[in-house]
Amino acid sequence: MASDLMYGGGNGGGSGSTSDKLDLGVDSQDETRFITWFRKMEPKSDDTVRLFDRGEFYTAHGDDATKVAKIAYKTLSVLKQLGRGKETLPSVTLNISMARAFLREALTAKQLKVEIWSGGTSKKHSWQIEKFASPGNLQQLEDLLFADADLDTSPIVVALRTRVQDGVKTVGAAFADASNRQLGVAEYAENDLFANTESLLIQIGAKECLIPADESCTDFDINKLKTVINRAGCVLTQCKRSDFQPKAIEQDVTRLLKEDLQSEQIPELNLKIAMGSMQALLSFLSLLNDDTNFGQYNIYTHDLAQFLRVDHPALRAMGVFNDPGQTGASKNASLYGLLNRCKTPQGQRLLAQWLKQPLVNVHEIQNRHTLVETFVEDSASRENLQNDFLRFMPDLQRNSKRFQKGVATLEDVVNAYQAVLRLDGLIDTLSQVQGFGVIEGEKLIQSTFIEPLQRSSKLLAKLVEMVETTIDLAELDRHRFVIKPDFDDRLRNIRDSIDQTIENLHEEYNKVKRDLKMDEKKVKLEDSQQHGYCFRVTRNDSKALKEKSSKYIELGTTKAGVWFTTRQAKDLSVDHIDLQNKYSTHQSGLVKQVIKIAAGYCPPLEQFNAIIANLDVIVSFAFVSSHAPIPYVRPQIFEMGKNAPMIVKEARHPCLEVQDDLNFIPNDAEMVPDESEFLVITGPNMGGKSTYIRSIGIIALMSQAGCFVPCAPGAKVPVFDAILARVGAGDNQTKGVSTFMAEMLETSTILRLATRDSLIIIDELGRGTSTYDGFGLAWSISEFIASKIRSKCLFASHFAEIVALADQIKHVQNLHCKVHVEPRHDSQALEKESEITLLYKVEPGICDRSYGIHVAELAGFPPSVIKLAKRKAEEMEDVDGEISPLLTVDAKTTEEGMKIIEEFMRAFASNKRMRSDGTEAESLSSLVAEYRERCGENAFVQKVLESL
Ligand SMILES: Nc1ncnc2c1ncn2[C@@H]1O[C@H](COP(=O)(O)OP(=O)(O)OP(=O)(O)O)[C@@H](O)[C@H]1O
Repeated sequence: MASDLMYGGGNGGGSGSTSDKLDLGVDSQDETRFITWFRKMEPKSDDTVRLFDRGEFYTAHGDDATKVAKIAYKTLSVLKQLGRGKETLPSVTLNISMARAFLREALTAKQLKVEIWSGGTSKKHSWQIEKFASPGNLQQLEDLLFADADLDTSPIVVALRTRVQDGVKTVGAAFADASNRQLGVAEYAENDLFANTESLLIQIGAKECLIPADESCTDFDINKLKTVINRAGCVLTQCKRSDFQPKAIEQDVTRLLKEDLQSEQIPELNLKIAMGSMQALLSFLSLLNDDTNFGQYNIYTHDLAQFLRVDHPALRAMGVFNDPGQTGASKNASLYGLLNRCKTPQGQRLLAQWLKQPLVNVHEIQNRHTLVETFVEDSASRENLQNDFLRFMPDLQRNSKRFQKGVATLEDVVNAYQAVLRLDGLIDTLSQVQGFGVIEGEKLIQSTFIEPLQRSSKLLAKLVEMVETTIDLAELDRHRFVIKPDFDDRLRNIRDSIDQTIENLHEEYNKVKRDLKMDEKKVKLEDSQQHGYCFRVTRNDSKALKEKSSKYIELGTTKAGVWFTTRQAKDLSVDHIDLQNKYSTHQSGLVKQVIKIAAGYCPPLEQFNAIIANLDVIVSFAFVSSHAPIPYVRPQIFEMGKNAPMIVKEARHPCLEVQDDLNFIPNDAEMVPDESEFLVITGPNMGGKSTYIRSIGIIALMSQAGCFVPCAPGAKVPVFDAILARVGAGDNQTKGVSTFMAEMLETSTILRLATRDSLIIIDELGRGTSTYDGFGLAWSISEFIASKIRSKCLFASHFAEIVALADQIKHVQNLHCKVHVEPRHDSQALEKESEITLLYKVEPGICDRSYGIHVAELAGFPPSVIKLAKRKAEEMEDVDGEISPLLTVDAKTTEEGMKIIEEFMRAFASNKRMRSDGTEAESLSSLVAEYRERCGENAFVQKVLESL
């Protein structure tokens, strides 16, 4: 009911029926008081949700109630009204487990911030913010969030500060992964498009970004920075500028670090701009307010150049991760989902990191390939490892966090112990892995896994000993974590009494069986959580109890049956509970000691955990590579800077080929320097152009992440320094100057970043604007890349005219998506109508344009696709009908025009709008006017500038 969502008064009172009313157990005056107080609360940002902690449950009110209902319950029907008459407030309640589910989804998928208010009641409005969490700062809610589930990625928050000195722009970044206790810093020169910052945000997988609230330096366009932050899917949080002033930062960082170092031994402290960001970060995360953080952190400098640079459009085009907030997508919809056959949460986190940070060092990549190959060959060991070891490994990182926070229990100690117990078996299994001819395979298994595990085993042997002498392992079967009775005389006595009580209970049980004439299958003795030790029969058999009602006391009935006891058993059960409690109280001092000793083993446990994570991802790569519809292959890779070719035969899109309803057609790609380094792919709509170019990008990324790749044996893949993409505006984008300029600007980022070692993916450039301008843009960009930058480039376009580029530049090759055309002969066919089948085969040469015009109309696609095809067809006709002036100009004019446009693009893209004489243009129009004048009669430039 929509009216139920309105505030009281809006629907004429509308408190709805009694079932729609939220009952907080207070009188109406108190309800009204709460509503009045709530409405006067400080305003908050739209992306913040306020929850009220009411002890057993939480509530949310007003607009937040709607948000919470949608996220937690996926329906608005759960909304209730608080108050009566005009003064009503839409509200929703969450029990503890729903609140947990809500918080996880709100903070991780929906990128919301949450405030938890507590300390008040509906009577007394002494509510205070008790906890606050945002996507990059989950610390205060960690216990609630992770009580029963793991998070597959770490919440990472980054603070950014900019500085311009002598015309050089520098960004200082500091970031923290509080769950892994890592601090990172980076300081780098930046261009005005914040391209390096974008790479950093992607590589570290930042979830939240802090910037100074009033960063309004004229040389830096803060809006561009905000766009980049937004594009990378980060939540933006603005902090006070003063937060970014380094105060006692050296001392603060030194206190947090694990190693006892002098400040001069920490090179990161010399990055002065980054240290300003670090100051803001530490105060945002309140790391120094919690002394359990001291001596727990590592710090490192993140070097952007160590990893493949993947820009955000490329990440999206290749579908590496699902978009934040995208729920319900199938597991295989993203590359991460497809490759994630990890058995441990630590493995899953590492996989996400590897996909964000593909390697560029050829030896490191080769090592990963060799390990994967070894596990592809030895499938038996792989299965053993997954099923007998990895599956049982707890997340020791989280475990050790609990130790560090002082909330660990004996259960955590036992968890760590049980993981360590598997260590020797794990080493044995790894020692039996067969290389089956994989050169260096066994050797690498030895150095990457076995030797480090042996070191862990040695370091952790004493932990095993300690647990075995102190913890009562026999009690684990009953899920009890207690200290061994032999450890202490008093404990021994209590334990003897417990054993005696249990023996007496069994005697009583035997009596009950005899009395009821039932065997142990029919009547059971159980230790129930609710009733303590008692008996149970099925509901059918419970008649027997009624007949002897004087002897038996019924405790309750559930689906499982009827619980009952006798006077004697009841007393024994009470004794048993008392004795257990005594045991717990008496052992508590010892428990503390055991936990304290176990906490000392956190560093080797964390090292062990890291080896497990590494093994888990490698084995997962091997599993996916072997189980793909056609097994993946190990690519031959080439060092960067060697101008090596990329040759892949029968390449597939890994996520599409596993779709049930799709018969994937593999395709070849040959990008050979000086011959075919630039591939132009034309073809009808829906013909498979995008899929083709994205598959090639994904193959390059998978290879550099260390995985095998979906193509035929013999694949040659160079190591790229970057995968950059420009993917055309969606069809629902409004056409116009802004889109055109946005395309120009984004594309100019690529032009500036790309090197000869980069892979560029361009899909439907110029789609967001009219045909003429779009084509002009597509042409100038491709010409620039092919002749100047010389990156490897895959360029898919619906502009058939673009194929002429191959006539001008010898290493540009044309490919097209093939279709099969069959004239229609049935009676309803109009003249010249034909049946078109899309073959998804990419072949050398040019596409016959006439296919493109008919394809979507004739191929029986859904109406939406037909509409799209019609629009495209009209665009094509436009080009034919009016004859684009861009095509009538001679080559020289085009060439000159290109140069001017290219210059214009650069001038425009640079924030200063520099004129050719070095002065700054006052506005875009004055810049355009200047270029118009400069180009004289050049029809190409006139046409492009006309659109502005
Ligand atoms: N190699 C292939 N094998 C099988 N099906 C394919 C193949 N390539 C593409 N398809 C199917 O065709 C659909 C459209 O492909 P794609 O988006 O790559 O076409 P396109 O030529 O880029 O289209 P448009 O020009 O309209 O953007 C895909 O979603 C997929 O279902």
